[in-house]
Amino acid sequence: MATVSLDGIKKTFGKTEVIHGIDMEIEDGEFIVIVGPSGCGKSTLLRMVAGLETVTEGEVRIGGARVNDREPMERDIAMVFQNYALYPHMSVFDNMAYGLKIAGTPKAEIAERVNEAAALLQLGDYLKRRPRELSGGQRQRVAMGRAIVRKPSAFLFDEPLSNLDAKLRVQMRLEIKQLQRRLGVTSLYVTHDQVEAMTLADRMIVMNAGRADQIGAPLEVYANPQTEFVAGFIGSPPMNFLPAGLATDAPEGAKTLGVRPENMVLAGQGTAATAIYNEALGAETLVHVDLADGTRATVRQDANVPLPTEGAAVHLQWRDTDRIFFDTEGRRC
Ligand SMILES: Nc1ncnc2c1ncn2[C@@H]1O[C@H](COP(=O)(O)OP(=O)(O)OP(=O)(O)O)[C@@H](O)[C@H]1O
Repeated sequence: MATVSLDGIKKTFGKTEVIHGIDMEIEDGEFIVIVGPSGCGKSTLLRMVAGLETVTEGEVRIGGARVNDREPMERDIAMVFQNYALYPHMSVFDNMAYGLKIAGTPKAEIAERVNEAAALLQLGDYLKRRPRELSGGQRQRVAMGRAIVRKPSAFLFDEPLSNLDAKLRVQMRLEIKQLQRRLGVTSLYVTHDQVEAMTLADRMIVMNAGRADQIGAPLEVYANPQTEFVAGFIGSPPMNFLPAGLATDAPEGAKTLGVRPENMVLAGQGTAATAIYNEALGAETLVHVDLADGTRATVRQDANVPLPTEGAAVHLQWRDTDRIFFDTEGRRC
C-alpha cells in the first residue's frame, strides 16, 4: 500500500496540451475516482500514473518515490481495464497466475495467492474455465483477481464496468467497493458515470477539459460545487441554472442562480413558469417547467405530491439557503 502524489502534472500530445496541471495527494488506502465527460483527460491522467503514457511536465510519486522514468512493471501497481484484457486461451487460474509467473514467484506461493483471491471473488469453482465460458461479471472478477494476486501498492481502474449491463454494473460496483475496503489498497478509478463516482469515491476529482475543477468527498462536491460545470455534471437530473436576476439580492457579478431539483417546489406564488411535462419515475416525479424567458427547470417531488396539468401556469419556490450563484466564467460567487 502506498500514497500517490500528483505534482503539477501536464500532458502534451504533439503541440496540444490536454492536461493542464493537476495536483493531488492521495492517501494510503484512499479510493479516488477521476470523473468527467468524454475527452476531459481522465484516462490520460491514469495512464501517466500507470506509466503507459509519459509525463510531459510534473512529477508522479508512488510511496514517496518519483516514478516518472519507471516502466509500468516497476511501479508496483495493478491495472484493471474495461475490456478485461484476459488471455482467451488460458484458464482462469492461469490468467490470474500469469503476472506472478513472469515475476518468478515460486509455484506454491502462486497457487496460494490465486486460491486466496479466487475465494475472495467467489471464483473458486471456475478456475479451470476459459474466459469465454464465463459471464461478463465473472470475467471482470478474474481481471480483479489478476490485480489482487500481485499485492500491488495501488490499483488503477479504467472504466472497468462499462461493458456490463446496468444491473450488473450496480452489483459489481458494490463488490469493488467492498473489496477495496477489505484490502485497503490505494485505488484510482476512472469513470464518466457520476453515480459510480458518487458511490465509490472517498474523494473524487471532477475533471473538465484537462483541469481538476474540484477535488473533494462526493457529498461535499454535491452540496458545494465550486463551478457551474461541476454543479451540472454531478447530480442527476443536474442542478437547475436560472438567471441570477431572479434574486433581488444576487451578489455582484452573479450571472447564474443554481438550485438542485429536489430543493425546488411548486407553490401558490413565486417565480412564474409553465408546466411542460411530468416524468413519473415511481417513487418520485420530475416536473419539467419553462420560465417566461424559456429557461427549462426541473422540480423533483415525491410521487404522492399532486402534479400540475401540462401547460398549466405554476410558481416555483426555493429557500435562499439552497441556492448558489455563479459568475460569467462559471465560477462560484
Ligand atoms: N495518443 C494520443 N494522441 C493524441 N491525442 C490524444 C491521445 N490520447 C488522448 N488524446 C487526446 O487527449 C484528450 C484526453 O483524452 P482521454 O482519453 O484522456 O479522455 P477521457 O476523459 O479518458 O475520455 P473517454 O471517457 O472518452 O475515454 C482527448 O482530446 C484525446 O483526443
